[in-house]
Amino acid sequence: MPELVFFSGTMDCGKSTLALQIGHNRSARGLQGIIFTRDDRAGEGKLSSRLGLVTDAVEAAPGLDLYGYLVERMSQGERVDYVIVDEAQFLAPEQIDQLARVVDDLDMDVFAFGITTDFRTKLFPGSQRLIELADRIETLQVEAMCWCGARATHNARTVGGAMVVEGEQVVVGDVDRPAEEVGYEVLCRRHHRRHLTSATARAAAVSPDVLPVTQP
Ligand SMILES: Nc1ncnc2c1ncn2[C@@H]1O[C@H](COP(=O)(O)OP(=O)(O)O)[C@@H](O)[C@H]1O
Ligand SMILES: Cc1cn([C@H]2C[C@H](O)[C@@H](COP(=O)(O)O)O2)c(=O)[nH]c1=O
Repeated sequence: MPELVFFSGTMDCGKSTLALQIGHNRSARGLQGIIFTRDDRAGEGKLSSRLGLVTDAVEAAPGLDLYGYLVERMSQGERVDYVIVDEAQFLAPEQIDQLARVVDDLDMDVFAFGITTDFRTKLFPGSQRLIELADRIETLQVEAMCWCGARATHNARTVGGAMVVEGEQVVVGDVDRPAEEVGYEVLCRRHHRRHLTSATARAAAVSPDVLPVTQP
């Protein structure tokens, strides 16, 4: 039975890499897929992994009917066996409904990849709809790690290395950005709750306030 599968995890846990691997393995067996993405860091119509691989994709722009798009391509004689969607958190809920219809009415697997929650720990609307509709939700096996060594479960947005909790839900960006830029860092829940990034933890460790008092 074809399935709608949601592969989820924090930023930087290997989702795009897995998306590329699934596409590669299927095309090596003669299957033909369509890859959708939205707002990839590498630019419009690209699916990129931090391991350096990048492939062309269809930009799932707001308002694009994904079901209609596939039907159109198939009615032009193209064979489509499966669908991959990266950065699925950015899709509108209606577009996720269209993906479910692709599985049910066009009988093909849809593999969606994305982060579940934003920098304020709130679900992205696209991810919420995927959790509601997916046949299966898979958590990625390569765990990203918090600076403390615990498993990272949350995404923090940083400015100058410090965690921020105000701002637009969508700001395309990356981990390991220079300190002065808006960036992201994955944290365990404990340190996300305390707004303690690696930079602020380091600063606190060398702050005179927390240095042991030396006897004169
Ligand atoms: N230089 C490197 N050597 C080995 N693995 C790397 C390197 N750089 C990144 N990675 C791996 O790639 C992962 C990020 O992959 P990516 O598919 O871009 O993540 P996501 O799409 O989940 O944000 C990292 O968690 C790490 O496991
Ligand atoms: C937490 C969070 C992330 N984003 C953006 C930042 C990146 O462009 C993508 C995630 O990509 P990845 O391949 O999973 O690293 O999402 C955002 O816009 N808002 C957020 O709150």
